[in-house]
Amino acid sequence: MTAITLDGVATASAVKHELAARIEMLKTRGLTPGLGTLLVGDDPASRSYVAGKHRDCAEVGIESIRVDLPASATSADVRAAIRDLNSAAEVTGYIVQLPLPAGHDENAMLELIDPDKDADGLHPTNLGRLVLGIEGELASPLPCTPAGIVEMLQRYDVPIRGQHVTVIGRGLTVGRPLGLLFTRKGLDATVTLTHSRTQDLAAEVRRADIVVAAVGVPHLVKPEWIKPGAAVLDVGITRVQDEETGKGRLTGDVDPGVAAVAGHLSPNPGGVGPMTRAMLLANVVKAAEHRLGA
Ligand SMILES: Nc1nc(=O)c2c([nH]1)NC[C@@H]1CN(c3ccc(C(=O)N[C@@H](CCC(=O)O)C(=O)O)cc3)C=[N+]21
Repeated sequence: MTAITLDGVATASAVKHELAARIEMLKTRGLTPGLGTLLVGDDPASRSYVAGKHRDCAEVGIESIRVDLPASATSADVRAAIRDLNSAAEVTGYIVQLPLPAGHDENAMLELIDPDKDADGLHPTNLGRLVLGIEGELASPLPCTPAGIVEMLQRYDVPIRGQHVTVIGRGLTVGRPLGLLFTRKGLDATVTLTHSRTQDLAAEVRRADIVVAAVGVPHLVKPEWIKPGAAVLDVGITRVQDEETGKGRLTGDVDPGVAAVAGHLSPNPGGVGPMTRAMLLANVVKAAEHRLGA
């Protein structure tokens, strides 16, 4: 047996295709959605992620507005840039690229984002709405990686209701909000949220119908840990040096041997990453529709 690949590139492409039609509709109604990005410093990975977001915007017809500050920017500079993005009319949603360079208080900066323009769903008001389980008119933008994971499972008809999900990692952008999302009414999964102090990680993974690995430890998740047929989503990514070629390459949290045991497996790269970016676009479109009272 070999796992069905959860193809993030193809699935994100389908999502983007659907969004493009909604963006056309918004434009005919007089509103062009615009995504802003705020990048501080010159971390190469962050630069490349931000560049990807601008490419995605161009692909679907969203305007994009790029604000880059040097590594020497002070917290006052970052606050000023956030205030400008809050008031810029052409920016209907934006993100502050994380991590910020050392010395900046990330939570304090996230809190300054106008919750109605929070394309990442990481403002405390929006995280609070996720906890409250508010839907419909006041629904919050969902954090992009958790939303992308659920969207991908649904599009592949992987059952979620009543299933046991083990999430590895409790970070702000993936693990913690994902636990909240999966246990919401309507999704109704049972979640075990594990982290670096979890005593017997293998045992927690073994009981899972769905495993999400988001820690950034290369090949942490072993084939022996996986219940046969489980869906495994590989989210964490680490840049490692290839021993033979000396070149840098990307390695996920899941051991390749897992493909022989799992029912579904998202590759990394090519899995959840592209879905994360598609969900960012979806948040921008939803916020613009909301603004027009759609
Ligand atoms: N405010 C904020 N929001 C974020 O959503 C956010 C962030 N900060 N900081 C960093 C993480 C990371 N992240 C990724 C998104 C897409 C890929 C992605 O598309 N990756 C490609 C590979 C890209 C490559 O080659 O590097 C793939 O998985 O196939 C990766 C990583 C969003 N993040």
